[in-house]
Amino acid sequence: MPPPSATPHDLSCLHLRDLERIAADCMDRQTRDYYNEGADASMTLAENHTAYNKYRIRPRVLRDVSRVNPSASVLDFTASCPIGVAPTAMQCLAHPDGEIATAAACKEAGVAMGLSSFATKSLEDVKAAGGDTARVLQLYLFEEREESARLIRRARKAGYKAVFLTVDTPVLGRRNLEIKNKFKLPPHLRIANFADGANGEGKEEKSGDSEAGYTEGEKRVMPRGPVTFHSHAANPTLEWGRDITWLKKECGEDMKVYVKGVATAEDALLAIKYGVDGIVVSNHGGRQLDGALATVDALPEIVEAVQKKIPVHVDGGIRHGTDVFKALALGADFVWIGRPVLWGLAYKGKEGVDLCLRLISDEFKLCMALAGVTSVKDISKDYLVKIDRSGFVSRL
Ligand SMILES: Cc1cc2nc3c(=O)[nH]c(=O)nc-3n(C[C@H](O)[C@H](O)[C@H](O)COP(=O)(O)O)c2cc1C
Ligand SMILES: CCCCCCC(=O)C(=O)O
Repeated sequence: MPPPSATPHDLSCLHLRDLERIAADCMDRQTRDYYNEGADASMTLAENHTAYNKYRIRPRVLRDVSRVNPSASVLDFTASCPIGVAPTAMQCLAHPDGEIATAAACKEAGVAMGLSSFATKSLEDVKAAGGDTARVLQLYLFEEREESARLIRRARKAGYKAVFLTVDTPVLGRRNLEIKNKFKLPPHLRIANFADGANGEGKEEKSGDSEAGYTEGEKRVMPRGPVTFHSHAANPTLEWGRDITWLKKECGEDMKVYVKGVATAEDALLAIKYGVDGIVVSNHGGRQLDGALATVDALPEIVEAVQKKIPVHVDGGIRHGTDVFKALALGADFVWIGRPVLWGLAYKGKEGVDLCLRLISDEFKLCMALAGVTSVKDISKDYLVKIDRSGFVSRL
């Protein structure tokens, strides 16, 4: 791989913050608010990003960085960089091509993609567009267990390699703008991987329509509209023993089971005890429990508890290649980004996602070179210091 260039290509958009600003003008208010807001006072949303400022990089010099290799292994796949696209719901709100555009951009960039249960494109079509990079189906485990089982069967058949069970949504967080805007999925869109509810609002599916994915006669239980799907997804009954055991059995040998939304060492240890294959340290991008610890602050205790027994991923507030470097230096094996991809999609569909992925992966490569690291596996806490409120700098 040639040395990274310090000069990105689209001069109107040199940073993900530019992309955020440009994208804001490309979305209607309902979509912008739904994508960008956090829960309650958005304290955790803000801290997810600002917490990275507590860390600074200790660059090493004279190390021949003429060849930097940013590739990383994730879920038995060699990705072009240790940055994946986190599952985010309803991408067709941003652009008509929605998750298909995201998947196509991921395929081109060699970047792993997670698909939300609440995607607006079928998981089969997304897999076809994303190829090997479309590896993860995010799952909400519904009280109607057969509905989840059906989704898992489809994902296995389509070739997804992992399920990320979201565990930070036993109930829905309070999103004030969603409430204020009376957020609704517009009538031309549908939550594609569930057939429309018995309310009959959905389009009729032709037999063989890959968006359907259902056999004749299967019951349709996914209602339309955010209130109904939110309440459908929030499952307060979930618990470690019964539900993880059930999920592992459904996923069988073909698909790994990760839990997404772990924020403490105690739960990381339970994840290991119940045999999950990996965890994603996440607070749902600050959209659930406001006042929860920023994910980069939760990461060290989890890394310490896990002792490399299973992979530890992290998401939340990652907006620059240096954030990626810091998360890896703190012990994360892989990171995921959520909103920036939605901004790219809103800006220019696939091209916008291309831009988003290029910006952050170029920044990461540049950071590796300037820090004196040529391989992702060599990034360690030796490359970081922490600065406390009074400006005191300490080694980790
Ligand atoms: C608009 C939006 C929709 C989301 N939808 C889902 C979802 O369907 N399932 C899920 O597990 N997480 C969902 N998330 C959370 C993301 O997977 C991820 O944890 C979060 O966006 C990471 O934070 P970031 O946006 O600051 O990068 C969503 C986040 C956003 C912003
Ligand atoms: C019970 C949570 C449902 C949320 C669905 C989409 C999502 O994860 C998000 O908006 O955030």
